[in-house]
Amino acid sequence: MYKILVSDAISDSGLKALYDHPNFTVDKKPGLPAEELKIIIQNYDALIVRSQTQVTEEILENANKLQVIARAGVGVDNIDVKAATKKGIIVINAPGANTISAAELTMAMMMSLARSIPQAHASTSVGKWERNSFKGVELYEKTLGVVGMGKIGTEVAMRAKSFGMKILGYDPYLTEDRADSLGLKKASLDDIAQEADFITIHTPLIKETRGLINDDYLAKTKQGVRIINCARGGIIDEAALVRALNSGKVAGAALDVFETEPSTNLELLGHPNVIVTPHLGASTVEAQEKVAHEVSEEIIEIFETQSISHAVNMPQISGETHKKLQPFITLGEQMGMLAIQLLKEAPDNIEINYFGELAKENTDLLTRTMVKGILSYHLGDTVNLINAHHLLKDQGVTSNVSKNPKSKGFASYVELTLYRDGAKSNIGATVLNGYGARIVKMNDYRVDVRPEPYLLYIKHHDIPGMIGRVGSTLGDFDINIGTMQVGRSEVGGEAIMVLTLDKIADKDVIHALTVIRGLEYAQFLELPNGVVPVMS
Ligand SMILES: NC(=O)C1=CN([C@@H]2O[C@H](COP(=O)(O)OP(=O)(O)OC[C@H]3O[C@@H](n4cnc5c(N)ncnc54)[C@H](O)[C@@H]3O)[C@@H](O)[C@H]2O)C=CC1
Ligand SMILES: O=C(O)C(=O)COP(=O)(O)O
Repeated sequence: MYKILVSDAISDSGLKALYDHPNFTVDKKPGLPAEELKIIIQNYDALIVRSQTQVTEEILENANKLQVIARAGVGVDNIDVKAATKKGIIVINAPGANTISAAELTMAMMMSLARSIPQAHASTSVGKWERNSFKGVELYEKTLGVVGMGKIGTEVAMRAKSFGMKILGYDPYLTEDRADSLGLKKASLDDIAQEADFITIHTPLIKETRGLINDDYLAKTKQGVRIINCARGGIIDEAALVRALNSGKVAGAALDVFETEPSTNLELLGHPNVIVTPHLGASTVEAQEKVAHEVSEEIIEIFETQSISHAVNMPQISGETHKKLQPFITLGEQMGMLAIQLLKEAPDNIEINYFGELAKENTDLLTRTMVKGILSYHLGDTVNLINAHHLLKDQGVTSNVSKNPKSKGFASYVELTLYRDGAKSNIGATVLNGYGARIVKMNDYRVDVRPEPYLLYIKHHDIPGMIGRVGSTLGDFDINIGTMQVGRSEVGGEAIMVLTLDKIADKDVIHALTVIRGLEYAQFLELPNGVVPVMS
């Protein structure tokens, strides 16, 4: 008998499959205090949550029986996925099941904002008749900027079009073709700032999107812009938003999500030009039934047949092949992470070439680790080895994998190339017997670099004194160099330098480097799972 704990308010009819199943018992305890959850979690095989339960590393400490955490919804930012993975707990979610509800709430928010409906209701319902206080604006012929053109962003764009709005879409994965077929304009964040009358946010909350809408961005927006956030708190910097509302730069904001929930930021919540809801995007009868039904069915599948379709964190690894691929697995993800950082934008095509011994194996798992490394840059923790291919296709990225059992100088060698509108980046790598993983090619230059956490990539002219000038500039910032590699196309021509550093090189360091004579370009590259150098 498997014991399931439901720790948020989840639809009973959606959970019916679990209630009816002879092998499962379900305990529903919504609103459980963290200290209590931490203790009772040790009795359960699966946990079902919405956004309220914070599944922290501390909570998971005692979760020794727990096999599955099911998020009855999309965002998994309330779950410490890394801690769960570390404990071997599968995290699943229900992507798509609440898309329509979240898109419809966004439309309701946009219309309420345009016509001050909540404020007008509050006034009229206490007997006032303030017709002159609530003059609104039309949506018709206004420009809507949609930041994040995934499932919800796309549904919002489609609905807003039917109101006669002009749509600007921004998403690193939005192509011109897809934008054309949706009847909207592919735009940059800056285009949206300059042209949009309404801006709506539909990205996940990840490193790249935290504080995306901040003082600097709001300074660039149109006077009187209106902003809607039904995605995640923290994407908009709340303090910056209050400042922009007070100055009148932002005419109004409609918020369903907050930096901390429940929010106590009364300056924002009580602002006369702000309308708020308590994270209601997915709170409809239909969405709640669908998310609960999807996760219930999947939990049964996992326990009964070990098959997983929406895991956020579960690598599928098969015995014999896994042994042979094992030394390349972390390296593959690092190659993806480096290639996307070098390309600096989402690819529209990726190419992977395997040579030598590796080419004789089933390399699907390795291909997935590379794709995971690439996509996690924009999609965060939602990408895993299971959903990597699916997400790549979803984002419209084409891929080619080729295999050649002839060796290319190394027993096994793999090369990853990313393309986008004529631009490309590439990484070649191998595992040296006894020495471990090595990056041996970067953007077509031969190098020999250990994939450590902090790397510096420099393009320069092959002139005397360059190494010394780079070294002393880094020294000025108290940055120790681990290793330094130089690769050049021809003597006196274009060259690259790749350094491993003992700490982060921030933008001040990069700026100081780029003023060095003969240095064309410097970029700091980060590999969170890099090989940490042993310090003496
Ligand atoms: N308020 C609520 O109750 C609900 C909120 N949500 C939230 O809405 C958000 C979107 O959900 P879905 O559309 O289902 O996800 P999705 O994964 O289909 O779409 C997210 C999109 O954001 C894009 N993106 C990533 N980084 C970006 C950046 N820096 N700039 C622009 N775009 C970027 C991705 O490429 C992707 O296309 C999530 O944060 C989710 O948690 C979802 C359901 C209900
Ligand atoms: O699915 C999501 O990402 C949501 O934000 C919905 O949250 P909820 O399940 O309503 O707490």
